[in-house]
Amino acid sequence: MSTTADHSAPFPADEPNARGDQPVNSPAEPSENPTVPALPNADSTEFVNAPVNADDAATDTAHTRSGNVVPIRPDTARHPEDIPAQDRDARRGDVIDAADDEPTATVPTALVDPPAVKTTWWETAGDATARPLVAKWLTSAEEFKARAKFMVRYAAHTTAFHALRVPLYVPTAFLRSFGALGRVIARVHHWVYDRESKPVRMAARDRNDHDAYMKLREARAETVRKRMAPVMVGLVILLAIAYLSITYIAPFWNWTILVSAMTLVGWWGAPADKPVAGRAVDMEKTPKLTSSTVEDALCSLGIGALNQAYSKGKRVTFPNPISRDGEGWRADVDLPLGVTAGDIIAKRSELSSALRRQIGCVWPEGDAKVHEGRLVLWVGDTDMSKAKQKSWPLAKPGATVDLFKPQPFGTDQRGRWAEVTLMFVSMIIGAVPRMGKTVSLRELLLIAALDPRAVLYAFDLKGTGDLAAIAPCSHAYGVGDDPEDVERMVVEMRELREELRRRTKVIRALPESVCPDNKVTPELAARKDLRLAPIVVGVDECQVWFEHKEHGAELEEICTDLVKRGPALGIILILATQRPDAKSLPTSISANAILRYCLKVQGQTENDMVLGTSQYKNGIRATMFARSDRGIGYLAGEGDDARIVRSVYKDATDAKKIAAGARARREAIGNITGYAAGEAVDVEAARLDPLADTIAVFERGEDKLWSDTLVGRLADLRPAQYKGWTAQNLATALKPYGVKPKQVWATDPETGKGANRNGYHRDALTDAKRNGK
Ligand SMILES: Nc1ncnc2c1ncn2[C@@H]1O[C@H](COP(=O)(O)OP(=O)(O)OP(=O)(O)O)[C@@H](O)[C@H]1O
Repeated sequence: MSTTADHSAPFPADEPNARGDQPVNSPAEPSENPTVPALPNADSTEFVNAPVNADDAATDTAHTRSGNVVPIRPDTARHPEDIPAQDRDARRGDVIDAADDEPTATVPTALVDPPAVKTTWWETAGDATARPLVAKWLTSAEEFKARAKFMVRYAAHTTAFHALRVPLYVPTAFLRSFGALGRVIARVHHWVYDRESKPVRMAARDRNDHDAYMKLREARAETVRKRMAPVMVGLVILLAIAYLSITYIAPFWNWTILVSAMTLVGWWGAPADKPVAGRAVDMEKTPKLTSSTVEDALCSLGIGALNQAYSKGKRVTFPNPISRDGEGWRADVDLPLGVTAGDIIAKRSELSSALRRQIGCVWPEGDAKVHEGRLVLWVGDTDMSKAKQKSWPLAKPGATVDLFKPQPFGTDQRGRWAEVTLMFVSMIIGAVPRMGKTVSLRELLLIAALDPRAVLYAFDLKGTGDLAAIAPCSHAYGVGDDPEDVERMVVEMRELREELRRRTKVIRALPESVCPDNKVTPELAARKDLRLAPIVVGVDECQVWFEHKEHGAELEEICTDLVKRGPALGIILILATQRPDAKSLPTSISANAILRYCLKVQGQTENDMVLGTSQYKNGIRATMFARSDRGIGYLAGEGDDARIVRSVYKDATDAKKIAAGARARREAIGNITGYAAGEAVDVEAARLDPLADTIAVFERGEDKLWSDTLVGRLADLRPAQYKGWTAQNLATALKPYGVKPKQVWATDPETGKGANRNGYHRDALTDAKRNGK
């Protein structure tokens, strides 16, 4: 078969066809060439089963129409009808006459779409997700308790409110009963005398329609007769009751009954807009979230791909019904093709405006586990940052913590507790300034302080004393970024590294039956002889450390070691920074952190730096938080998915109270050490380098010296530090470097006699220095 391109028909190249495809002949239109047969149906297996040819790309030919070159890409078409007619013919091996009469190659092409296979009911049902049998709040003890508590509080308040007003309600209702009674009598009167039909009768009279008028009168007289009977019976019964009451019941009870009856009439008969009892609670019901509200809101965001899809009739779909979820509504939305959840998340404030809710109520999230276009929109009844948070269980007097178990850290949008397990993790907290990093870090240190075994290191490099509340429980506490402050912290961190090394040896030495996983267990932490209690190190504004000219590299090295090896050995490092970039938070540290808490950040880089690689792409975007979302961030690393969590805000006063309780419990078990016990860090001693100094006092040509000679020379070198040192002091000072005194032959300068005494070989000392022991 062959088809000839139409040279005569004017067909501008840039005019799209109905589907917006390139301007080509509509496949539905019959070709002008009578030899062209009707096109096969889109579902035809003739296309589907066409042979695959490696030269398919050759069909991507440009055909000239009216002087314009029209690019055609049949190889990218998804459906047969998307392919221009001439290409379909080409696929079947037909020759297309090019506009310039050049011969066109016959190029058979295969379609890529598989044949449409109808899924069976069974397959569809097999893929279905079962909806919960019972409502979520019935299966969650926490939610059930919250609802039950609310109901009890509501009932108690309502009862008290109305009980207080009873003395007002009774006379009001009684007085209003006369009006109510009058209204009842008027209604009965209207009913009995058929007032309803009066306009019709009057109209018949005005029209002088005698027949109709007379018929209507008769009908009305009949109705009145019928209706009068029960009323009369009722009246007689009422009179009989009144008579019997007056005759047989004491006047007091008669009056009581009458007043009560009148009060009830007044109560029930009060106009709807003016009830006797006022409202006990004012409930502002937030409007329901409906599919049309969501659709309208999404379409108003100005997202090109979304609006384009709508203009083509492709809309968002809702895979699950919009339902109540906690204190808000949840809508699962499948966005049109090409639109990602991230596009919506980036426009959270516009979305909140479109939904007519406060920004703190609107929480769009992605669900990358389904696909990039799945949006989970949760719209709360109240602003998360302003909603009253449940009281923190750990703030209760007497609360204790086991760091091996999950502890409440914050609440999610639905008001449920989000927990963190601090044992075996290291953590980073990042955000722009004033978003709640320090408050969160202080909370985590409070949690650690409430475990009486835990040893705390709290370093506040901002220098404002935000962590002062923790100091009474801290083994090490540092505040400020002055050189001497940082130097003291370095000494303490070196000490910690030594502790890390000691712990590795302890764990290594333990038999498999006691320590099968080569990590600290609750049983091992409880053993005093092993000294493996959890150590929690909190550093606020850690960038000050890592950017420090003198000590930055060393601190980075220690922290990297702690982040990598610390968790298994019971050392937990928590770093908070307001500048999460590679310089402020080295990648060797950030990449190895397990728990991550990211409050508002400015961009994708900071987001992924704190939350982990690709999180921004996966729709976990802390960039969406508003400035007002203080203390609200994404918590990742606890559980499978990152969650939006609002930390617990305890101001300095509350934090001090909690820490005082924690200290009392520490005192009870005798775990007050270091700073908390009033011990000072000996920075001067730490500054000493006895190895270097010992090497320095060897004179040219001397390769071995007695210890006594060495301590004498050391005292001359630094009297403040070495005066009074004995050979034993020197041996102790050099022991950590792995150098031990040996018998060396030397001559006494005073007597000139040679002898073998304890001393050191220069080579042994320089070797130890070189090996950095
Ligand atoms: N969980 C929270 N709930 C409510 N408000 C909070 C919460 N956390 C922090 N805030 C508010 O945010 C303020 C700033 O908190 P914080 O000092 O922790 O911020 P920061 O990020 O550490 O600031 P900086 O970068 O200056 O150190 C607090 O004073 C408090 O008012």
